[in-house]
Amino acid sequence: MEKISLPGKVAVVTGGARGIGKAFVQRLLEKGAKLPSHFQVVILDILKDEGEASLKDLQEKFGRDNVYFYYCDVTNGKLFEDLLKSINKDIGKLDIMVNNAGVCNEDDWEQTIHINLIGVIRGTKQATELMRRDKGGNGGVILNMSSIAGLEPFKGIETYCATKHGLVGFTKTMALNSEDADWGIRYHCMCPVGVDTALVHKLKQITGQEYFDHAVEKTGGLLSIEGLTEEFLKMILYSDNRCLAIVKPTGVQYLEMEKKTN
Ligand SMILES: NC(=O)C1=CN([C@@H]2O[C@H](COP(=O)(O)OP(=O)(O)OC[C@H]3O[C@@H](n4cnc5c(N)ncnc54)[C@H](O)[C@@H]3O)[C@@H](O)[C@H]2O)C=CC1
Ligand SMILES: CCCCC/C=C\C=C\C(=O)C/C=C\C/C=C\CCCC(=O)O
Repeated sequence: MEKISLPGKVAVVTGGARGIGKAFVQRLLEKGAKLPSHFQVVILDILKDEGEASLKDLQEKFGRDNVYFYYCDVTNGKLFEDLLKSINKDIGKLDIMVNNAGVCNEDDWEQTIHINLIGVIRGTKQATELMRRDKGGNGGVILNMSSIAGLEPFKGIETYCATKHGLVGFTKTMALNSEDADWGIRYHCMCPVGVDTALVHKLKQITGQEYFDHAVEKTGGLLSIEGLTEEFLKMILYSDNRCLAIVKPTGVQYLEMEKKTN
């Protein structure tokens, strides 16, 4: 079932300075540390202080040369694309691209679209260019963080829902584009329910306690960050034809990649 040869992989995680992204970075490093040739993971984030603190912490645990942090605002298209190109050039390759950076800010809904949708599309397209086998790359895996809010509506967070729905359509279509082509790239989309972090509880300020509790119950409860991280690792390392994962505390439902019939 192992779909990529494991040692020596190079991964980029946007929004990896804290929260779910940081947990993903740590899990990739833990997995890599058990292999003859470690993983190298690059964190891209706008949070300089949290990025530097995470870098220090992770370098102490996993070695100085295995983890990097660069300031990057994914809405700055040139900076983001140039960083991906220089990581690919300087480290020598890019195998795993995780477009995780996201916000939920209805007061600045245009910025929410820039970060959650345009930023992820840009990261996916640039990583695709660098990974495509038919263009001299080594193939790879691209994982985009959507949400259960990419599959169903939630009161009060309409722009967030729109961006996450957009990522589902975008990632499924990239998977379809890649299906017969000699790109050697897998595309995945994760759609977790609410993850039990301080941030998800902030949603109560938007929706009110009663609706929040109703939404959590309707979606099967809050997910632990550890549970989500294990599913993330499985999807990155082993998944084959499964394009989309709906992750709940009760289990995972996969959507097979659609066949090119239309
Ligand atoms: N927390 C939850 O319950 C769920 C979260 N998600 C998604 O998971 C992802 C991570 O969310 P959390 O870890 O909970 O939130 P978080 O706020 O802890 O992490 C988001 C990260 O993205 C970074 N970021 C924001 N804007 C950026 C920009 N312009 N450029 C670069 N980095 C930027 C932040 O600095 C932060 O480090 C998001 O895409 C979110 O939509 C999906 C389902 C549930
Ligand atoms: C609206 C109530 C939802 C209850 C929980 C169920 C599903 C949650 C799905 C999500 O995707 C969570 C939504 C937002 C994530 C929270 C924080 C990420 C962005 C942080 C920020 O903007 O500061």
